Amino acid sequence: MKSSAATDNSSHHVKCDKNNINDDGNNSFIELPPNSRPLEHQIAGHFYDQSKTKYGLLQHSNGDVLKPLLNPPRGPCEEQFYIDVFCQTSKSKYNSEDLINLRKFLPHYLGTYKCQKMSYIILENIIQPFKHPCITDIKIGRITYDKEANEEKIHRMSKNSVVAEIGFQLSGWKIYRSKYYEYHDKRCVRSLNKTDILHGIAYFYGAPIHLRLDVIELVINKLNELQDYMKQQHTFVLISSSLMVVYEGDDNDQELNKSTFVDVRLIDFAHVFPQTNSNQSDENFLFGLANYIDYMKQLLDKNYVYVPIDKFEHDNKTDTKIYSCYKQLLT
Ligand SMILES: Nc1ncnc2c1ncn2[C@@H]1O[C@H](COP(=O)(O)OP(=O)(O)OP(=O)(O)O)[C@@H](O)[C@H]1O
Ligand SMILES: O=P(O)(O)O[C@@H]1[C@H](O)[C@H](O)[C@@H](OP(=O)(O)O)[C@H](OP(=O)(O)O)[C@H]1O
Repeated sequence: MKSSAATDNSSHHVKCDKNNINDDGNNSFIELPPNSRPLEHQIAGHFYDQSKTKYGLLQHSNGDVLKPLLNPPRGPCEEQFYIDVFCQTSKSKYNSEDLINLRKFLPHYLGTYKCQKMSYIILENIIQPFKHPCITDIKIGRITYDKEANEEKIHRMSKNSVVAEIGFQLSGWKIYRSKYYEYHDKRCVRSLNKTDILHGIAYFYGAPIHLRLDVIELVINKLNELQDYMKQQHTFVLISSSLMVVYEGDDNDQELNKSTFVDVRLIDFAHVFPQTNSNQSDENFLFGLANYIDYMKQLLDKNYVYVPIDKFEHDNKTDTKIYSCYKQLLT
């Protein structure tokens, strides 16, 4: 296991004590653990000091991601799934070969870290190897609530008819554009209709300036591998998990090795459940994944023409954070 927050002097590596999970939703400032700061280039999810609980993803000074273990059953479910995949305990309810084969699609789990009242899972930071990462988060599945969700949540999570039709939702992206980073959050990208989603995806892959067909091809290859894996595993279902796609935004960099300038991983395992029918794959996930791949393939078609999206052309406020869209100038 590589060096991590769990092994330096300012922290201690302990198994999560579920009684210590803090999700009291108060408004007080949450102290950061030593040598940590809010996660750089975070796209979606709980943001430090902004989410309801005030907890959010962090990064240790060595780069590792610290993800707070929020309210049970979600936090413990995610921690247990990472332990099942990376630590191979005999107690896992899932097929061990399937778990081992899943490893290459996930950020590495580096341990659990407890600081004050909070526990964090420590994860490999998948954007760390990139100089100018372009990052997107795509939540996969038509159904993104689990069997424990109440009526209100089911209603809220079923409102988006586009998701029901295509089985995935864009949760935002950050794009490197030489002099600045452009950020569009979920409020912005989820307002796209079914046609605009195609051009939205093109926008993430560099349109209108330079549609990165090389990147698109590599991402499709990686997604095909994930699809093959998910078709043959029949032990678990992933609800509300996301794909994180990262590519190097500076394509003038001669040192870049083609095979390492793209990364695709699965993240967010707060809702993983055993597959009830042992002969079935995770159809909810596979449907969304197949559609995202199809959208990407349309971009490779020589007849594809990018149609500008007004929202992206006009909505970008310069250097203003906590906005649907902003440009962050690089100095
Ligand atoms: N291993 C990682 N390396 C780098 N960035 C990461 C990693 N894991 C998560 N992120 C960033 O953090 C964001 C949120 O991650 P994640 O979905 O796990 O959080 P969450 O708070 O559980 O989200 P949600 O509220 O949707 O359940 C991602 O969109 C991504 O930008
Ligand atoms: O992506 P979105 O649209 O922001 O939707 C949220 C996302 O699915 C979170 O994973 C979920 O938290 P949990 O994983 O903790 O269920 C949250 O549920 P919540 O509103 O009940 O917190 C949803 O609102």
